[in-house]
Amino acid sequence: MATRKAEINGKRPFRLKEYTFSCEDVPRLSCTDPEVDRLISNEQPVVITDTNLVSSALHWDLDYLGKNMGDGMFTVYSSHTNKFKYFDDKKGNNVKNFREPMRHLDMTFQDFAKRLCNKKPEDESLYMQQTLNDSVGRRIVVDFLGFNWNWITEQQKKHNWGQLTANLLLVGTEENITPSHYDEQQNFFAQIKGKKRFILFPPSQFGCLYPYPIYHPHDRQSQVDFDDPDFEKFPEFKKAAALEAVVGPGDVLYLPTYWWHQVECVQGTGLNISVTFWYKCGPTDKIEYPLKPQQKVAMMRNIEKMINQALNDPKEVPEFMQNMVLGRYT
Ligand SMILES: O=C(O)C(=O)C[C@H](CCCc1ccccc1)C(=O)O
Ligand SMILES: [Zn+2]
Repeated sequence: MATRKAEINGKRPFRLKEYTFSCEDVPRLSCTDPEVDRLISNEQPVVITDTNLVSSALHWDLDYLGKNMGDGMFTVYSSHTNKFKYFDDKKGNNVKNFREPMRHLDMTFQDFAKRLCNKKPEDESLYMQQTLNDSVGRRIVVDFLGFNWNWITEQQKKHNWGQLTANLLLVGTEENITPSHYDEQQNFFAQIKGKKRFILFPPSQFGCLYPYPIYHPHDRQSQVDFDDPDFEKFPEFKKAAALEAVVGPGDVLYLPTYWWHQVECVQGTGLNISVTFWYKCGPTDKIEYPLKPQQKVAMMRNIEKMINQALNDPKEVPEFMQNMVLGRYT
């Protein structure tokens, strides 16, 4: 596998996987730079430094979390590969012989920490992905309250976002990869330990990334395997051009809604801990033309949902969609 040396501010070099598409860097700016507001207003990704958003958690490690996360059960995914391809199990029976690409386990944080420490190279990879809730111990609550809520709430208001919906705690090991997908919320992604590389594509490249059908368990995920792209089946993927961001402890990536992203725990940077801050999008007060790519993706999703409801049978959807476009719009 081809890799290339990379580094942040001249720090210890680490290796990044190389892909078939080009990668330009996402801007990396201090939160005091007015350019940050402009980029967020324009729904462009930016790595923001010096926010102190999660400074109160930069001491988190496996031992501290093991001692303070309480004895609640947490969601952990286990995968035979290093890829953790999200699936919506409520849609599992829409697709015949769908096989779940990873197992959903529930365990205490102590169990998770023990498995990570005793993990041998041939063992399955593990990835904890758990919404922070009130089951955690007191010290974690104190750290959580210590997040820079002033700064992030100011952003939420300034950009007219909706409510905070979730803080997802992500704890994984290097090489864990979340394959390319998009979410429908605004996201301030805070890195606490280790480094993560984001490969981003704007919503305007929807046509290059071939998401699964909306009724598929992998809705919102790209069908293209970045490690071995099938250019016969997905010819437009040749035109995909990515942005790239590597975030380390204390960095915050603004990840705009509908932007495609693949997330890789960077090899050689050890245990990886992140916290997401997902916000509902703001209301669209009045429609302006030309429509934004995000709005077109939202429109396509609404039309797909309507067709699925009206046909009331996933097996009828492909023919219906083809009858609509083949030889008429193609
Ligand atoms: O913050 C984001 O949006 C990411 O994709 C971060 C990603 C894990 C996300 C897991 C997930 C994927 C799809 C739906 C709900 C949850 C990582 O860091 O590996
Ligand atoms: Zn995501």
